[in-house]
Amino acid sequence: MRMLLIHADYLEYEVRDKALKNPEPISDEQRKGRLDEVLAVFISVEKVDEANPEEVVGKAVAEIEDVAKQVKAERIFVYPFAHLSSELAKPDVALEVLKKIEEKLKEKGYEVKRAPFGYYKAFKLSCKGHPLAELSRTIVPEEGVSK
Ligand SMILES: Nc1ncnc2c1ncn2[C@@H]1O[C@H](CO)[C@@H](NC(=O)[C@@H](N)CO)[C@H]1O
Repeated sequence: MRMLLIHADYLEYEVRDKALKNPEPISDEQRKGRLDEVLAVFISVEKVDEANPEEVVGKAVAEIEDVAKQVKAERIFVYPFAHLSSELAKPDVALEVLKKIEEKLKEKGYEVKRAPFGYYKAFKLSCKGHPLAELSRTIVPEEGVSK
């Protein structure tokens, strides 16, 4: 899994066209979204993650929480982003992983939004520009560790 983490004044998106034949079903309300004072996390779920999705969810949540604490962000935007890797996981696995990350971050008390999966989206992002405002993380399941 590849993550790009941007500490931002805001992130807003608007759904445009389908980018998959069967994108995630969404309500009219989900066609637009915005969070202010947010840690935006752009995530590419990778093929290697299919070996142990639960493990990479746990590691991703730990990394995201670590950065959120460092930048003192209480809001997190989980953003599916297929452009950080050339070895993408299948969409059904990727969506489940992203939903689990959203769920676990909410359980930890963060205000979380997740951008819709399987669409082209217009977005605006205002990066804060401080030294920890732009970070990336790579997460892989342990080699050969049986579940
Ligand atoms: N392995 C994966 N990891 C993360 N996102 C993934 C994915 N496989 C499919 N998607 C979603 O489907 C759209 C088309 O690839 C993706 N759309 C995007 O990445 C938008 N920024 C438009 O390009 C994304 O919503």
